[in-house]
Amino acid sequence: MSQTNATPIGATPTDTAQSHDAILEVQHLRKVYGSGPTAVEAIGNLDFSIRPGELVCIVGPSGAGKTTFLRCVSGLLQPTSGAIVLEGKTVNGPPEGMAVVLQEYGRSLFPWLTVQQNIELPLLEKKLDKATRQSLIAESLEAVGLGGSASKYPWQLSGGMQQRVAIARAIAFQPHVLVMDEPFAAVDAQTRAELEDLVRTIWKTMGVTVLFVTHDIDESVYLGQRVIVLSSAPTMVLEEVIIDLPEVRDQLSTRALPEFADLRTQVYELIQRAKHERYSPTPASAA
Ligand SMILES: Nc1ncnc2c1ncn2[C@@H]1O[C@H](COP(=O)(O)OP(=O)(O)OP(=O)(O)O)[C@@H](O)[C@H]1O
Repeated sequence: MSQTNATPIGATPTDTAQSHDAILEVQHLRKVYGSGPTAVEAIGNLDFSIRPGELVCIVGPSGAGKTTFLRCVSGLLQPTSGAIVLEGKTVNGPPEGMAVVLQEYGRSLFPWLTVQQNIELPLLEKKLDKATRQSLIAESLEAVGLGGSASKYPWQLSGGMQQRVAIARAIAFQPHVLVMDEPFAAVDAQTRAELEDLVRTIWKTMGVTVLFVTHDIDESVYLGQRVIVLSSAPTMVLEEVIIDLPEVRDQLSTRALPEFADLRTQVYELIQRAKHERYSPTPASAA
């Protein structure tokens, strides 16, 4: 186990990113649901940042507050205190420079629209001309390996293909930050491996910043440049692990590396610690 990869937040490259060239800053984020004695403090104090072009994975125990955090990041939920800052602007609603891919592709694609129409929908809001929209749709479908599926309906496609459409829709939007919320939790293992490789390919070819939330420890190590491990709710950053695996990754050879096993063990142990350790957050009623 390589302990040198585990670096408590506050004394890491993240610190530099926060003060210099962060694209996404999570600044002392706190979220309390409700008030009084029944209040639930989901996020205690989240504080980290992401540099442009990074691929960062977030893992944490069940109920850690990942969904709450992503709802704040995507502007769907107002934090109790603290802020999300994207490209220097505080997020107060769905930000222009961000696209989100959710786990439930079945609910995120409109079944009465074709693949092409599903991808086009967010582009209409951007007021792009038809030729630009058509070329973005064609390029994004090619990028996810669905070049011939533009006129199909989502229900004519497998689950993995539907998730590819959701990814195509996200990248056609040309986001600066791509947020993925457990996007492969509902697909089979083989499809999941293919989609993981697709994410890395898109990340490398498009240069987009990716924030990838997952329950899957192996997935976080395989995909990320660093893995941020969250504590149990009320969430804070427990630790972050730098993934210093070779840039070119392969499902067989990368996962067979001893370094991969070390990193997986390290993240696993952190999550076990997160489940069993108690933190002393601010009382929710003080919100
Ligand atoms: N709308 C809400 N009202 C009150 N409490 C909530 C609400 N949404 C979430 N919570 C609570 O906030 C905490 C964090 O929940 P959240 O769903 O964000 O965690 P999660 O990490 O996404 O969970 P999982 O890994 O199981 O999907 C939990 O204690 C949950 O019960």
